[in-house]
Amino acid sequence: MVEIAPVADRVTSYFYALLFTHHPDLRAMFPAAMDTQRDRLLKALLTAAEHMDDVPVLTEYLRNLGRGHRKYGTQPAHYPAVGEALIGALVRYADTWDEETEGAWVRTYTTISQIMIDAAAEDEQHAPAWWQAEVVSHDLRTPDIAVITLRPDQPYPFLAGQYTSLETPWWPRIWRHYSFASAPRPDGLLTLHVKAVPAGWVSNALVHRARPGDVLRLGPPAGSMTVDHSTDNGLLCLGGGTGIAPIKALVEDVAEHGDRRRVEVFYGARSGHDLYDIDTMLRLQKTFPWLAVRPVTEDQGRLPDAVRQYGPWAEYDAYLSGPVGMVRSGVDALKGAGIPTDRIRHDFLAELVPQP
Ligand SMILES: NC(=O)C1=CN([C@@H]2O[C@H](COP(=O)(O)OP(=O)(O)OC[C@H]3O[C@@H](n4cnc5c(N)ncnc54)[C@H](O)[C@@H]3O)[C@@H](O)[C@H]2O)C=CC1
Repeated sequence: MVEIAPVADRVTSYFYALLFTHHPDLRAMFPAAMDTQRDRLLKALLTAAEHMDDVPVLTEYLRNLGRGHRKYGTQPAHYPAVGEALIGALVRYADTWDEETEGAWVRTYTTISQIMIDAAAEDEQHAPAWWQAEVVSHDLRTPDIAVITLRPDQPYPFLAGQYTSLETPWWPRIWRHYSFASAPRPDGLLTLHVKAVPAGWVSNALVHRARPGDVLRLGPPAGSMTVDHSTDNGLLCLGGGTGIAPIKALVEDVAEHGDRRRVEVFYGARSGHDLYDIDTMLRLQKTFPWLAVRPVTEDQGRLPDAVRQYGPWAEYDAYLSGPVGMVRSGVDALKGAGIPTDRIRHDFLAELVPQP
């Protein structure tokens, strides 16, 4: 991977050229515009490579990826086609390539694809490949942030803190990730917070175009930023911007569990105006004596710095959600505050980078 990184763009372009030349029938499974798709393959490979030494994490990531591929209509027979194109692209761009290298890539790819195929087959026994979900309300909280409530066509089981993948009717086959902003509700409705990012096709459509009655498609739930109910530790939660959405879901989850664990939420935004969900969070704080909510705007400093001013945090489990830079510096700050890495939860950064 290290050797490939500098020429990654060319490798992925050539990979798709090989794939679509040899298997033209697969082209229809991908978006019309392939620019961000190219990045996604690379990010998946980089995420897998990053966790090569952590077998449980890597396996769970690949199982999720396999389940998630059901919504694209991926079949087991597609995996060898992708593997051949991948090896073809690597052969062309790798500086050094011999039989041994090829053998290692083939073995790795075979293992990866088998985990994905098995997870998809198992998932097929009890879950649909995708859900349809109707927009039932659309609340524009700022000029670029909407709170959207959806009614899935069949029960959608998930855990507080998880996210979904979503496709709009306006950009077919372009899927983006959004976290659920509530714990599972008795009425089965789902809520998302969406910020229209510059040149973000899906996010702009959701914020500026979607209306009640529109029907979206959802992939399966994913993500490991869920509450560990096996401990009494307090929860230290950092939510930046729309990253407050899954944090709100975690608070609801703790409330439903009746644990009465201490929950400290730091809610960061650029300015007071951007704290679009502060009323809800303060209402929750009023209701639950174990909850403290601290808004942090940039004129007061950035989230990780604010967290350092409080504490001690060593007895807390930490949950982070928000921009990649915030999560990265937040993790460093929390490790510095004495929280061990295995008690710091956030989702795979590569998956959550906003994409146009
Ligand atoms: N589960 C997750 O991790 C979720 C992640 N997100 C992501 O959260 C982001 C939200 O974006 P916006 O609302 O535009 O956030 P934003 O850019 O307005 O920033 C929100 C907060 O993060 C802080 N921040 C930003 N960059 C930082 C850095 N490098 N170091 C320290 N603090 C930093 C800001 O000071 C602010 O307090 C999106 O990228 C979205 O994809 C959203 C929902 C869930």
